Amino acid sequence: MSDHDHADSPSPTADDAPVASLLSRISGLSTNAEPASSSSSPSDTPSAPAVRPKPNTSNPLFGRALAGVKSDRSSASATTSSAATSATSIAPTADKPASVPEEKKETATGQEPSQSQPKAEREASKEKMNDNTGFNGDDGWGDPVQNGNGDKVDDGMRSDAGLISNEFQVEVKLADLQADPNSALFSAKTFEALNLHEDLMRGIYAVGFKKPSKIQERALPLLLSNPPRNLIGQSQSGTGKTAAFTLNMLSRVDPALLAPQAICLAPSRELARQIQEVVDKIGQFTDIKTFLAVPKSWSRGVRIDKHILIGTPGTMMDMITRGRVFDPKHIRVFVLDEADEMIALQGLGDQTARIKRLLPPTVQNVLFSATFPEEVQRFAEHFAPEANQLFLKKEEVTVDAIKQLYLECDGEDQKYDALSMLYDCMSIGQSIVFCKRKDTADRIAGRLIQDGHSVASLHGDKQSEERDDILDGFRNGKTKVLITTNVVARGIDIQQVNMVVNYDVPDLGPEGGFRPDIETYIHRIGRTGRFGRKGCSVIFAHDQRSMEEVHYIMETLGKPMKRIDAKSTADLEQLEKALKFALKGPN
Ligand SMILES: Nc1ncnc2c1ncn2[C@@H]1O[C@H](COP(=O)(O)OP(=O)(O)OP(=O)(O)O)[C@@H](O)[C@H]1O
Repeated sequence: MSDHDHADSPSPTADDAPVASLLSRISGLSTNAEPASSSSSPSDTPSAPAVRPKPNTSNPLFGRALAGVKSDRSSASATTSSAATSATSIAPTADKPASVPEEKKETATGQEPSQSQPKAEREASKEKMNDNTGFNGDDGWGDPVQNGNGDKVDDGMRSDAGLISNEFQVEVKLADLQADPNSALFSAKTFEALNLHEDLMRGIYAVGFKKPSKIQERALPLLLSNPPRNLIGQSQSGTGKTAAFTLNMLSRVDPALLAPQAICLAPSRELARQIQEVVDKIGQFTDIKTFLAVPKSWSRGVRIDKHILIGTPGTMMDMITRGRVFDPKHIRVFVLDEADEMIALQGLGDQTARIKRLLPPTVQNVLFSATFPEEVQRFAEHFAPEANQLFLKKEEVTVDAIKQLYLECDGEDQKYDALSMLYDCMSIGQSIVFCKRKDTADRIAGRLIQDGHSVASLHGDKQSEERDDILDGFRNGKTKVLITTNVVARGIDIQQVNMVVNYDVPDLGPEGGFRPDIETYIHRIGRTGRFGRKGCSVIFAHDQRSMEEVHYIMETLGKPMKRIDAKSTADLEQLEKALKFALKGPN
């Protein structure tokens, strides 16, 4: 693990040897770079690698160049692991999807016949949106940016960027996006067409969802059909994967049976808490109860009879094996959120595999993430055999609404000065600053506070209750800027976050030769730009090595980043102007 300070830090055991060896084969394989020099060190400011990592752009990192559902399996092969679960064992709520909409054959591009608004109407609605702001269209960027190859390209920052300054505009923008077949939020269907139980429909209306997103529309019929089939689903950050697997768990649980029937694992305490909240909200009109399985949440001898358990793998394992506080024999659904991390990392992957072996063989395995490096995909197929698969094409992985910038500064000290200068921008809305190390997070948070700024720091060395309070304070807007490590890099959904700062370039740690960690970068920047909202990300480059790493990220993702020179007042002013445009509008 590079800097993953998870709530649980499980360790491999002898009976997991085959899994461990598989895992060690795939660890650190998320980039196809050449091995870095062995002289790399895990310091805060590592020295430049002797061999610069070379991206292999011909080899897709995030999935086969194959979007859409693999629905071409024979019906014989469909009678696999999960098929043995009889239809009658599924709760009444799960019987509802009996007439799920027929699986659609999808094209290689994953596009479907458009039922979108006519173009003219869409243009008109965009125009209306801009009219609302009275903005003249100057977003602060006058010039094109360079991509990783040094080519000049349009950064898209001066375009028809929809401004999101109030709920009405969000609604307008969302309606527009959900009608656009190229958007990850596109939907040709309605929740009503998915034949969900009426109690769940009430939950969906209560949380304010009007139409399913693309991943929900595609995954839900596959997840809900009987006999249950495994599913591996990839879609961009902030596109509604949580609701997809939540609706499946809630549909498959029998409220009358007072025993755990679904398990959902996540890599951090923070994400597990958030998922529980979503399940509770969507399931509020059902009799289904949830339990949060994180350290100290359970006691030996106190049986757990809640229907859905959401937690981190170490605790879940302890609850089953050491505490014996529930019997896993009734588990029907096993969900892994951030699945690539849950199965690929030595510690978490090991624990996850051990838990899986304790579950009935008929369990439906559901794996979701925004990233699935190719090697992890292969392991995912082993983990969830005969699964329906939804993968993104490489160029679809990042969210276009997140404008990516890099800020060039001179050395470590200037990084802090630049961050301090950015504070006004960061507090326009809310921001998350990601550091590599916990002590860096504490140090810069301390300095910013001393300099009169209001920030909080969060990482895995803090006590659980303190972690909860800090994130709650940030979630409800009490704190505007959160300085943190990778502990909240994945999954955390706070819609008001409109800026992410990568104070340090994420790296793969010693196992990965300290090469840039592309997946973590994608997840970090994905904390902004949630479900159609606009966002900005800034990554700091302060020396030759970090500069090369930033270019490597650009090349690998095929997405340009706008360069900002920390020494140039004009650049910083432009940055502020652009952020205000993108984040708030001109006022
Ligand atoms: N159908 C919908 N209509 C409107 N909003 C939705 C819908 N589905 C999900 N959302 C909202 O979108 C936001 C992002 O959803 P979610 O957290 O599930 O994203 P995700 O795909 O899991 O992202 P990540 O990869 O970062 O974990 C949430 O605030 C959620 O409430």
